[in-house]
Amino acid sequence: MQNLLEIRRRLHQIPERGFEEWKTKKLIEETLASFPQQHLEVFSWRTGFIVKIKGTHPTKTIAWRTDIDGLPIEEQTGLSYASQHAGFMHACGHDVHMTVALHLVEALAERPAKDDVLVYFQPAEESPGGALPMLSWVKEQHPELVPDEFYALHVAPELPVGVISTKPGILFANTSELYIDLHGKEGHAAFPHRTTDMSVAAAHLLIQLQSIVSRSVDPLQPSVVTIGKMTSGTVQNIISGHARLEGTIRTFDAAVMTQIKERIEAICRGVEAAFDCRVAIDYGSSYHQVYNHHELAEVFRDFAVQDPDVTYSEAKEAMTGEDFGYFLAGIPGVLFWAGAQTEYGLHHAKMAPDEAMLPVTAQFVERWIRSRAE
Ligand SMILES: CC(=O)N[C@@H](CCC[C@H](N)C(=O)O)C(=O)O
Repeated sequence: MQNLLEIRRRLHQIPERGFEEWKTKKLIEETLASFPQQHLEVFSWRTGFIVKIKGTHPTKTIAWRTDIDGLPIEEQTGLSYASQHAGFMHACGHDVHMTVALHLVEALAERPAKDDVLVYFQPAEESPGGALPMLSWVKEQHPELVPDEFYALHVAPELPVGVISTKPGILFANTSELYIDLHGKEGHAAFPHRTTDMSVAAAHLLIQLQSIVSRSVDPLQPSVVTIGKMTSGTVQNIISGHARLEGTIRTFDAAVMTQIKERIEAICRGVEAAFDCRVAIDYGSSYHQVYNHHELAEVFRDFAVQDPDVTYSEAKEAMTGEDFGYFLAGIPGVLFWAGAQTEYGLHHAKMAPDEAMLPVTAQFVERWIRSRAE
């Protein structure tokens, strides 16, 4: 393989939307083709695939997962190797995740472990979620590719390079996307009485949604309702007949997710009555919480604490979402953070992981997976 830096930069330049990662898939395939092939077997699924690296004397199967999609964000890092896809960026570190996964495949292709290792290249983590359909396909078509243990990492901008961080039990939240369309009656700006203004209705709805976490949910239950995008209207002198709110809901408790959705529906019915309009709710895709296996997370912690090249730090739960949670719902394993030391957080247009994390993290992952597959 070219060095880690080079492959990561090439991946960084071609971020693609979930389930449209064709260039990414081609580049990964080309890279895989440069590895020794003797122990490799590749199973293709949509824009992703699973690489099996056959072990020398397998008795179990250990899996590693990387996500491969980018985000609809216009990159503002100013890097020489910035995204070449206008409006798309690897702002969640999936280029780093893929590079680490490729290093793992290469290392095992050259010197296989005792057990079989699977590396999942999973599409569409950001949206609409590739883990659940990929897992269904595996269970139906290739049950032999359901591993005994499953691991993955996520870059952590706020942690220094070399820091590895996780915890047993819940790590990331349950999520549900949220799309709300408000349909009213468009008309001339000078004749508001002949219209039903969806900008005003959407503004009221946005404020009322903020009362759910602050006034309906038990304050001891962590939850988030975020509207990240709000659009309405066409031009300055036409009253808007359509507005749209796009957001996400996060909870640790599945019952709280249900409660929040019930409140959203009630508030929307109220807005319909108050503003004489029709409000349609779509929950898009939802992700299962990331729940680390207690025993394996402790084994992982002991391993990382004793590894001289990394520093272990116990994580706190976060309201982040990750569809890796679907894999961990049925297969024991661990998701952990890997320090990327950058000023800007995940999903920021200037998020630029310190590339010094690449060798440190890739080699740590190789050591960890070998330790589980020996
Ligand atoms: C690690 C990370 O940032 N993950 C995303 C997952 C998105 C889930 C879904 N599309 C949603 O918005 O609910 C995150 O935003 O936490």
